[in-house]
Amino acid sequence: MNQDDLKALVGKKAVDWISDGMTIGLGTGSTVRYMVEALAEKIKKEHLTITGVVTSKETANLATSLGIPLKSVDEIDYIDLTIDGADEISSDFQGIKGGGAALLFEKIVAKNSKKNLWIVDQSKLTKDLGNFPLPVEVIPYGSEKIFERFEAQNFAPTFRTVEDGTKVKTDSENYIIDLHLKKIDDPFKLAKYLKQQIGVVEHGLFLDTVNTIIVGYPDGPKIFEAR
Ligand SMILES: O=C(CO)[C@H](O)[C@H](O)COP(=O)(O)O
Repeated sequence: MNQDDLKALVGKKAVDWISDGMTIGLGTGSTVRYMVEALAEKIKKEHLTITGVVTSKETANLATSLGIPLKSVDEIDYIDLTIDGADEISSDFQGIKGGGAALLFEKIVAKNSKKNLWIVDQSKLTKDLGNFPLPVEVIPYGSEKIFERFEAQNFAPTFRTVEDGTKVKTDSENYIIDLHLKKIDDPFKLAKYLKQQIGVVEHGLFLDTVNTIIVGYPDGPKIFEAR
């Protein structure tokens, strides 16, 4: 089984957590894509009434194309369950997200959810966070100054770019600066520092957020309860 097979495995498994009448947060990424496709099938087969709340234009386009009814987070009271991917999950269930540049909406949706379920292949599990570059979403104005500040902190920042070198723009028209930290000793301290920087919109540290994780292994999915 390759990594994509493992993503498909957990994506399909995740819809077992969804039942009639629920409002579901729909994450972003290649693993979530499998879940959204499986959800559309389940809705049709079991005649379910489900409302989706998306975390990106990418997922909105996919869900709409599959006929899943959507609402904005501002139109609903709360989200029953959000299912999302992750880039790294530490042994104490903290996470890095934002590899797909959707961290801002992902965090807003996660924070308005009663329960958060992450679906990952086994490669996403690590002892400590930081091997995956930590995404930080910044407004374009003043972003060079923030970049210099991150350099001075030895955060090894890089602007995320597309192939031709232009800076990636998020759904909210912001930039992403990736911090190549290798190992984050104190994610809570770093999160606090980042939130204090003027011009930083959000960062990819998702701390004390996830409740349940489905991990894809070649011999099947395994479920971990975080808290
Ligand atoms: O945080 C994310 C997007 O911003 C994704 O959930 C994360 O990057 C995992 O993606 P994939 O399932 O494609 O590996």
